[in-house]
Amino acid sequence: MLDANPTANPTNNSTGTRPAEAPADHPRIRAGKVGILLANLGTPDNHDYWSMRRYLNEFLSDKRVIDYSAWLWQPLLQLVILTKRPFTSGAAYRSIWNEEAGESPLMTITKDQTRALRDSLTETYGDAVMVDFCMRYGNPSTQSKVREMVEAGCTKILFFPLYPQYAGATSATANDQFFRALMEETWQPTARIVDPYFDTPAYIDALAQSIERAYGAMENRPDILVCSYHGVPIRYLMEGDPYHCQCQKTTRLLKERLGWADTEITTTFQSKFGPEEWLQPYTVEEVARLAREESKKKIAVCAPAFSADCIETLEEINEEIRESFEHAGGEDFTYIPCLNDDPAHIAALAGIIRANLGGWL
Ligand SMILES: C=CC1=C(C)c2cc3[nH]c(cc4nc(cc5[nH]c(cc1n2)c(C)c5CCC(=O)O)C(CCC(=O)O)=C4C)c(C)c3C=C
Ligand SMILES: [Fe+2]
Ligand SMILES: [Fe+2]
Repeated sequence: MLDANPTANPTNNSTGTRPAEAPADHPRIRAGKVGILLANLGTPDNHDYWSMRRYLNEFLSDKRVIDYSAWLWQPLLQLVILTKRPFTSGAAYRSIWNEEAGESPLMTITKDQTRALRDSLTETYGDAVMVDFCMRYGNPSTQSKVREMVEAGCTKILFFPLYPQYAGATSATANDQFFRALMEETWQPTARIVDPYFDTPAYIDALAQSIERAYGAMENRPDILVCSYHGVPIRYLMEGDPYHCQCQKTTRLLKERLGWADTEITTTFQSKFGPEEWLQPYTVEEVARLAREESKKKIAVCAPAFSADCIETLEEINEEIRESFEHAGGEDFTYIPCLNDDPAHIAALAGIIRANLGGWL
């Protein structure tokens, strides 16, 4: 009989036990730890052509992101898009790269968030929990991190995609990859997935506090706050993806929490890719339209769909979209950073994790 009680056995170690009466080569019985695996989108290992091409190829070959038939899409992707975009996107990454750490800001911030959550959760649960992160595309891969957790004795894994709003192109594909990783495991850990959290009061509160802080530091109050969300094709909404509704609701909850009028805040969508119509209004056009209005010369922009600053916020919003606003006659543009490792954000995420661990610890 196998002895699954790790504390009752002299051969106990941090990753598991071996029954006292079992032969020396008997597989270890796992320690019964709980793994908490944070997941974000992923980022290139470097900004050179081949690193960019590898990353974009994996990302843009994902059917959850671009759902065209592979027969039509792959020749276009391989022969046209992946010959040009690695150069343009590589240059954009170079402009925001964390040279000191040799990695992209998304990677640095995800590591910071993981450290802060590990500190918070091990304070409560000790070494009964293991906290780490993985990426959907590139490194560290979801599969490698699931493997590490299982090896370290995790019999349960809570998987947490760090996207406040659900989208097939983000949350669902992260979950798909997690389930693919579980398929590889002989002794599969029990798994839970954290829900989207756009309407969790602590998340809305953390967002509101970051905006109040930014507004408090400005000499003149902005005329309007633009909440710019990453876009998706409008067709995805028509096919049932709730992302658009969850973005609209995020802005509404934020407005209510701030106690603002409808005219002080608006929702837009950025990062359009390809010829299809995407969710609108497009941020880049909307900020130019606002700049042409006499009463909207001063704006602030925040990005509530991103749990961490990345190329889409630091380069696209703070460089391209700022330029569009200023070029159209706008006078004052403030980018309000993502929540990153802000203590209120970490406390909100830790609260969500604790609620999802119910009955496990
Ligand atoms: C082509 C289709 C794309 C869809 C649909 C899409 C949805 C989507 N993406 C995010 C979050 C992020 N996207 C990031 C980068 C990025 N996104 C696309 C394309 C689509 N995204 C591309 C091609 C890229 C790479 C950069 C570029 O070449 O423009 C990132 C940043 C990664 C980083 O390293 O900094 C994030 C985060 C969301 C939330 C979303 C839909 C809800
Ligand atoms: Fe994207
Ligand atoms: Fe972009």
